Amino acid sequence: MHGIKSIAAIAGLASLAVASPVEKRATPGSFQIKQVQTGQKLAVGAVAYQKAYQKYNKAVPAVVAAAAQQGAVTATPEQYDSEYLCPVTVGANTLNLDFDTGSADLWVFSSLLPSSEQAGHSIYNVASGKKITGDTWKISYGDGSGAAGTVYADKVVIGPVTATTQAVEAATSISSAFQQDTDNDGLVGLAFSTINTVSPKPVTTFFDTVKANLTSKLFAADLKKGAAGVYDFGYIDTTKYTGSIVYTPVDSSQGFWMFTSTAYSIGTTKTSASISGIADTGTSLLLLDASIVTAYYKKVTGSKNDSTQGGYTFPCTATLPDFSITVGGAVRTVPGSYMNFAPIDNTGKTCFGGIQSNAGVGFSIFGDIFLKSQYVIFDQTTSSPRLGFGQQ
Ligand SMILES: CNCc1ccc(Oc2cccnc2)o1
Repeated sequence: MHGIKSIAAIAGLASLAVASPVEKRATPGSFQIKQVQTGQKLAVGAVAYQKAYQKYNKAVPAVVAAAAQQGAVTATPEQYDSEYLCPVTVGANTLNLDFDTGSADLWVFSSLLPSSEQAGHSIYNVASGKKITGDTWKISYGDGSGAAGTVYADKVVIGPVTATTQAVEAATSISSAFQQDTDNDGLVGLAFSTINTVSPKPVTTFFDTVKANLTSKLFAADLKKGAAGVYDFGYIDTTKYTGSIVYTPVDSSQGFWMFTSTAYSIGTTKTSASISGIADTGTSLLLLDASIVTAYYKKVTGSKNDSTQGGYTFPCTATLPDFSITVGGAVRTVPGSYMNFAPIDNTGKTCFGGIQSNAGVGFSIFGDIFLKSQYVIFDQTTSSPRLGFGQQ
């Protein structure tokens, strides 16, 4: 768990590690999930049918298991919602991994690391995998953290969704930030496989590996403020949002879930502006153009852009305005109460803002501060990817 250290360091920026666009390669070997007819009702029935077998500890018939390829996995926040960790079975081990829609590598702490760097973590024992000779990987994230290693083919299970042969990137070296972050045993990249860092050829993300066998080719993030949420794979849980889902096209040319909003509101004051940004579950904060950030904190008494803290701070008792964007013609709102990210020290007097500048990034980053206010659907059901936002 994080102690109070530089909050800005915890908050992190989106992964800026991009590979040159290359043709996608199938993951090594094949996996045994059979194609099923799409159709929500079939899956709901199959899931109920599967549960009946599981209740009496009987083997689930393959066709039932395949039809049930959908389901939820719990996402538990670290302190201050700095990241969200989900249990994932990799080979014979279960690890707590950070699902990151801002990068495309599934990498894990492994038995190849020096034992001192394994301390405090669940690790993947590569003995269960098949080494992919010649493949290596190396990734660095916007917050300066990073990792590198080699690649194995092994089984990966997330909720009830199984990839029997997934490329698992086993770490042989990790940065100090990851060594210290003992809740985090690695990442599941859920951006587009074009930015996977495996060399000489990128491998597919977990989602790309399994999507053809999901009831619907999508996953959804239901992250929460200060509470465990879920990632749904293969279906939309219509109980997770109010009103309707609004969809917007995604430009995946940089490998991210990038979209454009046409206006923003601070409190009830609306301003037309074209904001291009990425939906990034691996970034804690909401990073926007400096002009918007300055305008936001003008409405916060006692706020200041404090270079010693790395960004805008304010009294922890401050009242914070709501922040909304207009996307797909609909307004989606982050309540002001979500905008207090964390105290800067143990006195709890001064707090670090959830909205900060995107200076140096080149686009905006709709990280957890924004995403936890929505049910977010990462949709590849058609050849044009899209994002869906349901207000919570
Ligand atoms: C807190 N630094 C270690 C760490 C945990 C998760 C990640 O990965 C990141 C960081 C920033 C943006 N996207 C993914 O780094």
